[in-house]
Amino acid sequence: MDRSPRYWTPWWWKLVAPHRRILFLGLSASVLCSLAAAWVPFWSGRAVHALELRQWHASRRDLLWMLGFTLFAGIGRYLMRNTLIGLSREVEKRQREELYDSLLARPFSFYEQSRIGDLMSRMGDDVNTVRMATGPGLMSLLQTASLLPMTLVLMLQASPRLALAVITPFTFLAAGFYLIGKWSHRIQQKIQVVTSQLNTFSHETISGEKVVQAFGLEALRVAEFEELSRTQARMSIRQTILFGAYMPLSAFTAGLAALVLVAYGGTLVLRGALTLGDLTAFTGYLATLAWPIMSLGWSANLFQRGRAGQERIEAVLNDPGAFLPGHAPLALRPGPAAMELRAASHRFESGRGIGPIDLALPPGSRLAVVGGIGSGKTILLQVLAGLREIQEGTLTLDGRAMGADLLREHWAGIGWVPQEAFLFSLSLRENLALGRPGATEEELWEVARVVCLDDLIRRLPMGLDTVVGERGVVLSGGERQRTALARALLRKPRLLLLDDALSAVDSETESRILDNLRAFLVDTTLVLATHRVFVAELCDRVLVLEDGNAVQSGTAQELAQEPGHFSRIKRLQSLEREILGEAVS
Ligand SMILES: Nc1ncnc2c1ncn2[C@@H]1O[C@H](COP(=O)(O)OP(=O)(O)OP(=O)(O)O)[C@@H](O)[C@H]1O
Repeated sequence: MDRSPRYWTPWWWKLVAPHRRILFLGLSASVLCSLAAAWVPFWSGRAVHALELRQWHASRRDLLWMLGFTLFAGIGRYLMRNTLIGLSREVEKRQREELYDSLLARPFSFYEQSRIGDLMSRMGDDVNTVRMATGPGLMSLLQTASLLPMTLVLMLQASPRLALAVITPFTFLAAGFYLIGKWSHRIQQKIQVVTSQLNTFSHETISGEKVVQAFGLEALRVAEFEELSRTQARMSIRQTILFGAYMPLSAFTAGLAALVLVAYGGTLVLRGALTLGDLTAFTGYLATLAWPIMSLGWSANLFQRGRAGQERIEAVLNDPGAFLPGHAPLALRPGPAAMELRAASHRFESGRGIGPIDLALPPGSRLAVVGGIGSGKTILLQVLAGLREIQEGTLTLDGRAMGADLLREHWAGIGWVPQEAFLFSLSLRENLALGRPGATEEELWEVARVVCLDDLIRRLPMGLDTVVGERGVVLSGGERQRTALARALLRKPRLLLLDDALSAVDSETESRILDNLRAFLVDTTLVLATHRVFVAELCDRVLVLEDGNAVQSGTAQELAQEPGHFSRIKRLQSLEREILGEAVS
């Protein structure tokens, strides 16, 4: 049993603790500011008392002290603002980086279960709520915490009876704040979930804007958006109503305290138990305390929001899913990769997927994977790419069992071109260079030639420096696919995985690219998934998948003689080519 003492620490402590030095400076500035501010009413009271006694000289001296303390309070406030707001910016930066690093360290499967809009909302809105809590919220809290005791001491020292009478209304206020804070935290959690749903919805609508317009779905999407928006507005209004109680409650309490001060304090003055100067000082103490106490409600609000935001950020950081292994210096093996799958399978809950499957890929071999729609080609390539873990069986790379320790090495040696080519909104040159930073101009043009993209690039006014827009929007589907292939080729990979990577390219260009590839890929093992028989014929071996199982395997010539999927689509595609040939001639 763990017998170590458990100390309660506020949720934000671990965020500000790494910046203890700045926090200490901020706290010192805050104490300096509060001490000085608390003494201002004291000197004003002394000045009034001196006037009461017609001691002009003493009154002037007290007023000078008052000015000095006011100046100190101003300087302290300036230093406090700069250090504590700076601290919250450090917290924000650190938290964004931590989230970003953690997201980049997550495997493929994590993103299949997450929504981009939601992740973006955690990186944006939630980090912002935490910044507001650890900046303005903490500043206000520290200021109140340092001002309150000093002012109380001065009040108690002037008149304990009046001090207790004036403070009593504030204890009711504290109880009110506690209750409001509790309710508002629950509402805030709901608001942040709805805000993230709104973000996800808008992200999907904007990304799929062409589909929305082409299908005339605008009205439907707007209606759904409005519904979410309405829910968010309803909760935010509820929250505003709750927070709206803070100010009137504080103002009422301050007013009540002022009433007690005038009624009871006035009586004490009339009875001669209190000087007019002390009463003036008490008025000043109340005024000094009023704003920090009223702002307690505001900072409580910021802390509630921040806590809800922090919970959502931690849900991502502490997601129990796996993390990818870290980067370490790699010694890449030379020569083409050898891979082997034995009784390997990866099946989803629905039963779809691949396996159990046996497959040997000797170094330098070329395998075509064919099969109908949904037969498991992509999953097989993802398993070979190390993007998906197998649930049963074994996968080896160069005779070594594939595991977390081999993943980075494997990835450094592969070129993977998925069905949907993804380009960054950079220039063509920068997109290609992602394959191998530091590639020479000649190397860039060589891969452009292999994928038959060199003519197009020469015709572009900005050539290789043409910016391709978000996800490569200024290029056609076929151009995007060829750029993605060129990027993979630039790595001179040990294993090249092409997942229907030229499906948007016409057959003639595809044949030319595959011819070029044959000469280019001397030290590479190739696996390509395709629907086209003539592409498969360029490989040494063909694997036919059906419902995730290997149903046929052999050379293209052998399979063409066997009854089955391959010979059937070969007949259809040959017929199609003949008809197209006749139509052209
Ligand atoms: N993330 C996933 N979750 C659940 N099922 C999936 C997932 N990805 C793929 N599947 C299912 O696994 C099966 C194989 O998918 P896969 O993408 O490998 O097919 P494919 O042979 O590449 O098809 P296509 O030729 O249409 O690209 C499909 O039935 C698909 O619905």
